[in-house]
Amino acid sequence: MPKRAVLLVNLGSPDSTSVPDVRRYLSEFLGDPRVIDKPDNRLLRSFLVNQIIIRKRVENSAHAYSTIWTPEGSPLIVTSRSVRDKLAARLAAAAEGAGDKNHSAGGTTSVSSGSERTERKEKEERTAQGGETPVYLAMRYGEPSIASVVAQLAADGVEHALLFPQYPHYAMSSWETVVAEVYEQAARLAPELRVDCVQPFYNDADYIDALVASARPALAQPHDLLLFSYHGIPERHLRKADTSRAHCTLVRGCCEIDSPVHGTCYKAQCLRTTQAFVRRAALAAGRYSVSFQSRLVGEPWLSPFTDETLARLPSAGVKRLLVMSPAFVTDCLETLEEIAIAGRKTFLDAGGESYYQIPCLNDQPMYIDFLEARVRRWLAGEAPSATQARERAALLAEA
Ligand SMILES: C=CC1=C(C)c2cc3[nH]c(cc4nc(cc5[nH]c(cc1n2)c(C)c5CCC(=O)O)C(CCC(=O)O)=C4C)c(C)c3C=C
Ligand SMILES: [Fe+2]
Ligand SMILES: [Fe+2]
Repeated sequence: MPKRAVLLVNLGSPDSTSVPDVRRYLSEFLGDPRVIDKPDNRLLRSFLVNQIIIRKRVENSAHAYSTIWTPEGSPLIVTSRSVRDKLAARLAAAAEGAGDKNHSAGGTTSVSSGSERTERKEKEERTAQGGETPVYLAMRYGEPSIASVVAQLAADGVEHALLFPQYPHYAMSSWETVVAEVYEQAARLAPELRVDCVQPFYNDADYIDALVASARPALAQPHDLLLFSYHGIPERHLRKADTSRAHCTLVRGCCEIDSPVHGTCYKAQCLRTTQAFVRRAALAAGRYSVSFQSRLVGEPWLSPFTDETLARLPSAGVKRLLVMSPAFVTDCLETLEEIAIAGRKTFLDAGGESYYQIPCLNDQPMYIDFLEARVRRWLAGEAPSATQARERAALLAEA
């Protein structure tokens, strides 16, 4: 049996909230041609990113990060590490035949003695790196970089890895850039490594179940509306990802019409997540709405915009609001600052009375359940897209 491992990849954060660290991070992030892809000329694009966009926003960004930073660092990274450790503990416990999810998930619900807890913690620290199916964590931007973690996989003798991008939806600027970078670095640093990849899971029944379970306590409270706020992207990116060049944004109501091109349509996938959630939670029509947060200027981005929606809802009679952001599996700057701080203020200043934000799935047991189930299926032989690193990198380079 080849040595197997799981590789979780999330977006990443700056090393600290200092302006130089935030500038370096934003330069790597926004310098990715799958994130900012215009103008075509590389030098002009670099000028736009570094001299215009970053220069204008770096102070504000650093301040925004300082409002959410924890003593352990960026929430996105701290939570991602916890997800890695909990998943590793589950897989190690399963391998030992322990089968007790609560215990192996880090004792979130079990009561145990101090020495048992210490023993378990030591075991979890080992299993994140050294269990039968170890779990690795990399960040697309910042640290730990994909290159360093792929090199570690090779050094540890891993022969077959499951890449699990921590994005439910396809976007060139999220899921695709992670996959491309992993295959590129694997081709360079670990050419014999076989890498399978989990596809966007926006519609996966277990993921929807996890989302609904996480929202149940909030849904049981009195409220007028549940707002699904997804991260925005430029509308142009929908057309760019549409291989037919004739559907996305070009056909009226394109996202409502089933089409094979929705395999790479971010907006259609966000709307499918919403529909599946609404069906599973039995939400009535008129009790939910969709909007898109975070945008840059210069071209049309997906709309309606979350900030404008929050300012408008109270005058439309929505006084008690629930908000959730299913495009993020991990709470991050975009949820902890933009939605929890700025969004709350916008809504309450406009006449709203109560505002409750449903946390992301984070390291909650239902999310670890979802990840574990997916990994177990792979370990049992399901290969979502079993492709050699070199072949896949060549395919992406051609695209
Ligand atoms: C959910 C997936 C994401 C997509 C799609 C996405 C597209 C996208 N983002 C920007 C610009 C910025 N995003 C920023 C933060 C940020 N974005 C995501 C996720 C997606 N982005 C996350 C998880 C985060 C938070 C990271 C963290 O450390 O907590 C930022 C930085 C913050 C700021 O300065 O406001 C920018 C800038 C573009 C241009 C884009 C698609 C083209
Ligand atoms: Fe973003
Ligand atoms: Fe579409």
